[in-house]
Amino acid sequence: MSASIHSLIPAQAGSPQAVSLVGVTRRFSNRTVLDAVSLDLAPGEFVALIGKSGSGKSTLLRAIAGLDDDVDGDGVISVPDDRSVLFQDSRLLPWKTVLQNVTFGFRAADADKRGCRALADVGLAGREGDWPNALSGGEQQRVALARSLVRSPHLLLADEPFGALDALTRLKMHELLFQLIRRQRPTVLLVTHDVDEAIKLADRILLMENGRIVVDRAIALPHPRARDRRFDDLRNELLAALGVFDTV
Ligand SMILES: Nc1ncnc2c1ncn2[C@@H]1O[C@H](COP(=O)(O)OP(=O)(O)OP(=O)(O)O)[C@@H](O)[C@H]1O
Repeated sequence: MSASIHSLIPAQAGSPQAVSLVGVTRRFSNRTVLDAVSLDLAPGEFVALIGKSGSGKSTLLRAIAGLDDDVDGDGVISVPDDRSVLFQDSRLLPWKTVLQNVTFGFRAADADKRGCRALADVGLAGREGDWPNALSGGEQQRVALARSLVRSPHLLLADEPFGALDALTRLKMHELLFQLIRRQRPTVLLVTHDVDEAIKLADRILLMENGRIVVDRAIALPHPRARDRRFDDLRNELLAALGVFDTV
């Protein structure tokens, strides 16, 4: 059976869950990439999804985003209509200015004003009229972040959004993302390879293996999270679950 739109239903108004998945399975040819995943995300929860390469993280995110028409699938996914997706590459339209990229398809009467405010929030005030190719990689990713947040979505899906950035820019982007989502409080699902990034930011960490969620761990550490003993214990626990310490 093909993944059809009826498997993706709007979240019920007033539902205690922002996102709900029941028995979500996805197959490429005959290979099962998501194996009957069931999962609930609470409104405003920041959830990081980690796992080895090929474990199914992006497939899960794409299923929740409603972007997986080309795979076979079953199950029911309930999501808010107003969701934004942030990818590793900024996917800006090169023939539109920075501001036009942020407000593209945004029909609010005050779209330009909100676009300018979103750009100021990501530190790009004054760059509204620039073309994307005049911006650095980090700046382009900040425009993409502004575009994701300008509509104040209830759900932000982010797939390795800072994976292509250098370490310093990446750290700054973590801070920025964290500040902005604290203000807007969307539910966030962040796919990352970086265990430190996950522990630093998330309320909850999911670890995928072979298309299943095998660890679901609440992170109760206070913010801002420093590399203390509790951080390191958790880090070691997750790295062990990822098999990083296994001999090869
Ligand atoms: N379009 C496709 N056609 C066939 N197989 C695919 C396709 N997209 C993904 N897959 C397969 O599905 C499996 C899971 O891929 P997915 O991208 O979800 O993994 P991931 O955990 O996000 O990996 P990574 O961390 O490397 O991005 C992989 O084995 C991949 O080869």
